[in-house]
Amino acid sequence: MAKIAIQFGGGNIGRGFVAEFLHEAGYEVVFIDVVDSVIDALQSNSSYQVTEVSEKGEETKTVTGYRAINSKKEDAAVIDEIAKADLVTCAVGPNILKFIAPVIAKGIDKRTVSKPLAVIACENAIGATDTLHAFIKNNTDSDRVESLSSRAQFANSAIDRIVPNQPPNAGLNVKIEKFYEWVVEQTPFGEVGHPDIPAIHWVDNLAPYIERKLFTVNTGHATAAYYGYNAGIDMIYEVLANERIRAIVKGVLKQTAALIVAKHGISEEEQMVYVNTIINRISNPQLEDTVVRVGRAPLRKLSRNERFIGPASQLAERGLPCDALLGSVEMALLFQNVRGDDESVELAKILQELSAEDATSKLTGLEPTHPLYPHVVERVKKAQASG
Ligand SMILES: NC(=O)c1ccc[n+]([C@@H]2O[C@H](COP(=O)([O-])OP(=O)(O)OC[C@H]3O[C@@H](n4cnc5c(N)ncnc54)[C@H](O)[C@@H]3O)[C@@H](O)[C@H]2O)c1
Ligand SMILES: O=P(O)(O)OC[C@@H](O)[C@@H](O)[C@H](O)[C@H](O)CO
Repeated sequence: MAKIAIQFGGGNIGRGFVAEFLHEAGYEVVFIDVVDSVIDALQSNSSYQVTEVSEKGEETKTVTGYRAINSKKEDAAVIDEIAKADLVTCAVGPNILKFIAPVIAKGIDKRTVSKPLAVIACENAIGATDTLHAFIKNNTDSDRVESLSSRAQFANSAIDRIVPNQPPNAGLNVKIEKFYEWVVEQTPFGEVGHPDIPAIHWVDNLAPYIERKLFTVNTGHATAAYYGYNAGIDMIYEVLANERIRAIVKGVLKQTAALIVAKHGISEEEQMVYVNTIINRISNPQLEDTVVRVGRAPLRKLSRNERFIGPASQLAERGLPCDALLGSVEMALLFQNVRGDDESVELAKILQELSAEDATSKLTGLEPTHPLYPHVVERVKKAQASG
């Protein structure tokens, strides 16, 4: 009997990364989404194609053998699937974890199989599975919380592959970069052992991997997106072709590299090779990624543990330079009222209605006593003055 994986999110990463590798590992994937058009397309097409792009050309793989359920309309069916499944993964965005937790909690609670369910959140966030786990606990009856660990095991992950928004006529097909990295904690699985998924690199300590990824790939990407947006450039590869902004991105990544090297014992040489690889990846014109996608959700990106304030606060605590990162923060603050991005509208409102000090606290969660705080207040004042 095929192993069953329940994948929340039939979007770019759900189809173009997670499902591709789960299918290759022999899982039957059950997609869960809330958007009718996504579910209808998955239910009426028995396969879709993932085209991997690299400098060597393109390679197309076909994903088959999946099912799809709309959790907005059929949550009882989702609960039944989770009760029997081997694995739950998700790629819905960190802010959506609280919405998928209730149905997962009910499915876990209904389990009678002896093997615990493996749960791996595949989001760009530090400790995303821990966050989901906490929401699941909150949605579990108090007398069942203690035994939850016998029914499900939770492992954090770091996930890296650039999947741009796909053209409207692409249907379910996804065009992505060939490069990928999927790193998952193995310790939570204990004696049961981790799921058998060859694409995953299993590690005991995820912190160096997720911080290196978020504070290099995503810090660099977001820096390019916000500088590019404010310079009137649409595509990420065009931003990186601009010598001035490319130098800025490199300068920012030099600062986050200092933190990664100091904190995780990665050598400077190794980190700089990594940085150069990332700059080449995000410069790839074949990916046709937009500044609006990469800059999406600025409130999340400006938050305390995220790609700018996360490294800048730690650098400031160590007395190391973080001025280049503050430049990225200033550019992010100007990503306002972007069509289709609710957080960019909320950002504009916050900057208009609050004092610079209150806006800094609300946006970044920094304590006024933190060494980074006055520097962010300065940037907030500048953004307010130009707004
Ligand atoms: N695209 C990338 O390059 C990339 C790479 C690595 C990690 N990620 C991360 O992966 C996650 C997903 O990103 P994406 O680019 O695939 O976004 P996406 O918008 O393409 O996909 C998200 C999907 O989640 C669905 N969804 C929303 N609410 C839901 C709910 N309550 N239940 C079930 N499904 C729901 C949406 O309908 C959509 O289909 C994010 O955390 C992102 O940071 C993205
Ligand atoms: O997905 P976000 O909004 O956290 O960040 C946007 C991009 O930087 C991101 O999706 C990258 O493409 C991805 O993290 C590459 O692995």
